[in-house]
Amino acid sequence: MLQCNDLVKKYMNKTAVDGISFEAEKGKIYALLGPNGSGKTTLMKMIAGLVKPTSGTITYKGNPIGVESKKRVAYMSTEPFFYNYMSVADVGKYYKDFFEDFDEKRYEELVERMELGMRDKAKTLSSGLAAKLKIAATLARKAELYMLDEPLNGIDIIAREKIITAVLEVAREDSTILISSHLVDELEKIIDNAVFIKSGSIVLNGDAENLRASHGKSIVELYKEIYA
Ligand SMILES: Nc1ncnc2c1ncn2[C@@H]1O[C@H](COP(=O)(O)OP(=O)(O)OP(=O)(O)O)[C@@H](O)[C@H]1O
Repeated sequence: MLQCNDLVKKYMNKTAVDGISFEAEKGKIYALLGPNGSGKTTLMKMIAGLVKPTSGTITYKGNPIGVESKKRVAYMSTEPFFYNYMSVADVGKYYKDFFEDFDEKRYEELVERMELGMRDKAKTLSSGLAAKLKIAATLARKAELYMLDEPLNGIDIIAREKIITAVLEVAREDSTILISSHLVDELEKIIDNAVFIKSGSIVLNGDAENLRASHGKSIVELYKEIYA
């Protein structure tokens, strides 16, 4: 479904992504794991078509990423992407205008589940609630590929469970999900594949179950070993 070949991204003299090749299959959940600055966000932004690779190729369903793939890929960045004056309802309208695959009904359900109010103003939301709003808007799209950059950051444990449940529901619809996070223990339960990134390169990548069996360690233990 998604294929990245020898991707490189250089910013001036900094190499953020250094030769990443990676494939994602339909219906699976992938964790992009790595410490701060390892290149996870840059990789996602290149797949989303927001950052141009210095070299290498990305294909989505056999075609280079572009207008068509952008319609099918829902990317949630770490940066806030709503205007302060917007209410939660306005965010839904804004998304509906932008994305053909935005499902209003699903947005309403997610908003309720995330304990947000349609009339709440974006600027009055706590950072945790604002993070939940981003999740609701992103998952309300009926996309084929979701890329969630640090969706659990700054969110309390109860809300994290809610987000994880919502992600699993989306995954059940045969969507592909890429999640970057430092909160490996939270992700361990739900991921199919783990991709460990270090200094812009993949150092370990595989089916989570196979990795656990072949290394005799949990994904959390592998994370500690790789990045210690
Ligand atoms: N626009 C930019 N200009 C210059 N350097 C950048 C830019 N964006 C990212 N970098 C650098 O590229 C490297 C990879 O950054 P990136 O944000 O992709 O990492 P990350 O794994 O997502 O980190 P984090 O977990 O902190 O979000 C870092 O050293 C970062 O400083």
